[in-house]
Amino acid sequence: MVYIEAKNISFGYPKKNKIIENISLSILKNEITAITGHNGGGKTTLGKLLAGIFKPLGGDVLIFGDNTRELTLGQIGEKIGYLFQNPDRQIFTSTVKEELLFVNKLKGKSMDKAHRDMEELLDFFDLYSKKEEVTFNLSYGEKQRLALAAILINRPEFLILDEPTTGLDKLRKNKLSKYLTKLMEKGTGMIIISHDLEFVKSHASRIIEIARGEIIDDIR
Ligand SMILES: Nc1ncnc2c1ncn2[C@@H]1O[C@H](COP(=O)(O)OP(=O)(O)OP(=O)(O)O)[C@@H](O)[C@H]1O
Repeated sequence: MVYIEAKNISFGYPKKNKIIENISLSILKNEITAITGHNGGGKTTLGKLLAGIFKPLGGDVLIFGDNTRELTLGQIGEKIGYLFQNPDRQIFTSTVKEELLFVNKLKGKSMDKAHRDMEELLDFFDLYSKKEEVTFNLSYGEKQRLALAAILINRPEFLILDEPTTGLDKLRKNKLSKYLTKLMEKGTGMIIISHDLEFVKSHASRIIEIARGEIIDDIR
């Protein structure tokens, strides 16, 4: 099933040349797609376009048939969870517990439901012992797990993870692998943006390489 479709998209930041040039791409939900390539090649920019966070200057991106130009960020967040390169950018509250409660609170869900979701995610990501911890004091790996857990409150069908292994040692990478595998088994679709070829190869069945804003390789 095609989940994200890019049709001839191009993009550039203000006062810069084109960063993405005429890319067309169909991303399936039932396989893990990796986007790799050298620094500055346009991976993150492409990821944000595919997630609907950026709108293309030319062409269209469809998320499960809906054009991202017509979707609000709130509507996109219900479908796609995006893990930014730096987890600090997406942790909003002061404690682990609050971080996992606030989305449901914002959405007007009952406290009972909010607590059930929180408990499930604390358990899934081995964060139970950190429940009352101040987010500022978490390790990088814990912050990343918390950011991922908070994204999952919306129960997105698809995840885009930008450099999820940066700053993780071997043990933490293995842990992250374990959580991603569990999510894959639950049917969550995924794009992993990463230079970490070893990690990518152990998860992805399709590897797309980007250089200077173009696809230079796409292998299964
Ligand atoms: N907000 C921005 N404003 C202006 N230029 C930007 C912005 N973000 C990225 N760029 C430029 O766009 C190009 C592509 O950047 P992008 O982050 O998409 O590449 P990348 O392949 O993800 O790189 P990395 O592996 O270093 O994260 C780079 O030349 C970068 O300097």
